[in-house]
Amino acid sequence: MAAQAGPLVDLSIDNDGIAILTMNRPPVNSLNLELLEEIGKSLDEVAKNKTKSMILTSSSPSVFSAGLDIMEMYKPDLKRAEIFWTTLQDVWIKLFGSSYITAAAINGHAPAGGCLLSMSCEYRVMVEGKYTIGLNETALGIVAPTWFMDTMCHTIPIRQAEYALTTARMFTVDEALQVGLIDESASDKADAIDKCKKFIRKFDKIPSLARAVTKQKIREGPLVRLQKNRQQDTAEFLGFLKNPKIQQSLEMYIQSLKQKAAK
Ligand SMILES: CCCCC/C=C\C/C=C\C/C=C/C(=O)SCCNC(=O)CCNC(=O)[C@H](O)C(C)(C)COP(=O)(O)OP(=O)(O)OC[C@H]1O[C@@H](n2cnc3c(N)ncnc32)[C@H](O)[C@@H]1OP(=O)(O)O
Repeated sequence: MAAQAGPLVDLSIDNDGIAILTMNRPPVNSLNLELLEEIGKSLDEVAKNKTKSMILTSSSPSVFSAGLDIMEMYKPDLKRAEIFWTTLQDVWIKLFGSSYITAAAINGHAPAGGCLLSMSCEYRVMVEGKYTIGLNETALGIVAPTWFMDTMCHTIPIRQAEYALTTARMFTVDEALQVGLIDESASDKADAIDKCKKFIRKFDKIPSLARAVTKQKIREGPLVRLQKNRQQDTAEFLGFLKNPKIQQSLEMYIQSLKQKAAK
């Protein structure tokens, strides 16, 4: 992978007071420990500055996020893997449980952890093209953690979520729109951001405390479930990394990605 040029995230506030958080880890915004730490810090900053809303997007022209960095899971240093996992849990708790308004401008592919980040927002607009979105963990021989599944069940009907999770379904933009995995499609990134802003403006006349408490109450179940089971969730992740069969599946998957990239 190429050396990182520039900061891993960019956080800016536009003229309307909306925070734009842009992931910037070329080539595919795979979520390694350092990127997750930077996303977490940015979410803290948005919360601390009492910014009314945030749009999550990517600097890549074709990938929102490729999900978790597989190299964090392949033959890992277990201490780092533990910090990696708890940082991912923190990011999800901060984003899914945020009081401010959140929207994702999905300007490219969003598999697995990329799909999770977008589903943790309240509204999703995806750029039209040959991009796909979904939780594909079972195709890698791994099981999406319960809170990934909970987030999907919070987004699309449970029957559709079960079918998508068990079959590792990657949805095209049209399919995602039909099932409600995304709310709107857009012609390009600027259009996606405009549509996210239009969603955010719907709350101009809604008292912000009532909105925030309602959001947090409706999201309470999945949040409490992870908060109560954090240690067990981390232990399961570490146990999974120690399993030779899983390591073998990951090795094969990395090879297939590298072969595809070399073509
Ligand atoms: C019962 C209890 C069980 C408990 C289990 C506990 C936990 C489960 C664990 C975790 C859940 C996992 C979640 C995840 O997010 S796993 C990651 C899944 N992601 C993917 O499968 C996506 C893979 N990538 C792609 O499909 C494509 O790259 C893309 C995103 C569609 C983009 O395609 P594009 O053609 O633009 O790029 P390339 O494919 O050429 O890739 C360029 C370059 O990046 C490398 N790369 C791609 N994705 C990743 C990744 N996720 N991690 C690390 N590296 C990645 C790719 O290999 C290329 O590298 P190269 O060096 O060859 O340039």
